Amino acid sequence: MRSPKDFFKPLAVGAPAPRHEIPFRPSRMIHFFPPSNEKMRSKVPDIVPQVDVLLANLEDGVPATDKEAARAGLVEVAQNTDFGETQFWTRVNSLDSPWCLDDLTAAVLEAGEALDVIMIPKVEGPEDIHYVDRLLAQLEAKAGLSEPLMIHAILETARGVANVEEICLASPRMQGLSLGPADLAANRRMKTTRVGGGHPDYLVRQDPIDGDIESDRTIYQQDLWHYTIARMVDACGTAGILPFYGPFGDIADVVACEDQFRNAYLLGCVGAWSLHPKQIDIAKRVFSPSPESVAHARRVVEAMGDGTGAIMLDGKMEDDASCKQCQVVLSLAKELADRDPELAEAYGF
Ligand SMILES: CC(=O)SCCNC(=O)CCNC(=O)[C@H](O)C(C)(C)COP(=O)(O)OP(=O)(O)OC[C@H]1O[C@@H](n2cnc3c(N)ncnc32)[C@H](O)[C@@H]1OP(=O)(O)O
Ligand SMILES: CC(=O)C(=O)O
Ligand SMILES: [Mg+2]
Repeated sequence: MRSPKDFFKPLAVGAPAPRHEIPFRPSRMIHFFPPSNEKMRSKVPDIVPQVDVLLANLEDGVPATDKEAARAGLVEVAQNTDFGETQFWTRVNSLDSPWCLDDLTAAVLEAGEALDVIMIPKVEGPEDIHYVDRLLAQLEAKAGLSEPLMIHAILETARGVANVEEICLASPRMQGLSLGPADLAANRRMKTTRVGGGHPDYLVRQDPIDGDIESDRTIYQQDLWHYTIARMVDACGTAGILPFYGPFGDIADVVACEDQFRNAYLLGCVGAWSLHPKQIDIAKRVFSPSPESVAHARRVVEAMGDGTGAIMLDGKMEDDASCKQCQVVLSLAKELADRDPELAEAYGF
């Protein structure tokens, strides 16, 4: 383990100094597109203003035969797009794949000026982050970058979940984590056969009515991902980095997608992935506090004065702790409103 004194030193001569804080930028949706697909690439200028994060995906979802084309597409988009306030990320192939080294090299040397974050899939432990950390420093020095690239890891193996705290604390480059429900399900040998969301057979059933097990008992579908998301949120909070829900594969089921995203929002996630244009507005809506919750938070904070003590408001006890929750909602609302005039108006800022 590195000495805490060395933690913020660059890992290569000439590399930029690591950041001490993750800069706040709206990140309500990470919008995936396959940069090997010319039609999708041509849509980039239209999509950029609609999303908080645009991600050029090189990994799963891109056929093996298109890996080089995807890498070239990433570079083309990086070099020819005006991203404005929108972040630009890429997901490289996994560290054990034949493509990862070339992906990272091209990403930093040819797209590094435009990129904010590099997403690393199938991270198993801090050793994976240490490898990427040093390699990025060497490449940044070679490219002459003035800002360090950040790392976002996907939590999608059982070992990764077991090591989640160490992964989050492995480098000052760590920006956040996403839940990878599809690979995680496969790695854990779950029997779900879908990309995220619930499963009708994962349930609890009401007790027998009048002792009759054949009676018409209500069933309650349970959340397969609660444990992992909650653990990921705590690990990210400990390290001062950002948790995200990942993909929701049932594109047609916009209702269940919204439910899944909202559960993640309420548990502490800052955003989710959008795989299809239909999911962009869902994420924007869910991960922006509602005007009602902002109005309520403002009332509580104003009524609480210096934020200490206990008061009654509308029949409910409010105190230091509920005030802090309201401050979380208010500060997110303010940060989003600073960048979105429609939200600013809806919130009355
Ligand atoms: C488990 C994981 O790792 S998840 C991450 C990996 N998977 C991905 O990244 C998938 C990303 N999404 C996609 O590739 C596509 O959305 C698909 C393949 C799922 C569906 O694509 P299509 O069959 O074209 O969907 P559909 O016909 O509904 O698309 C409607 C329009 O939206 C466009 N579109 C679809 N997805 C996207 C996208 N992600 N970004 C931009 N535009 C898109 C289509 O090109 C189409 O445009 P058109 O009306 O001009 O023809
Ligand atoms: C997100 C992702 O990569 C997965 O679910 O496998
Ligand atoms: Mg995956």
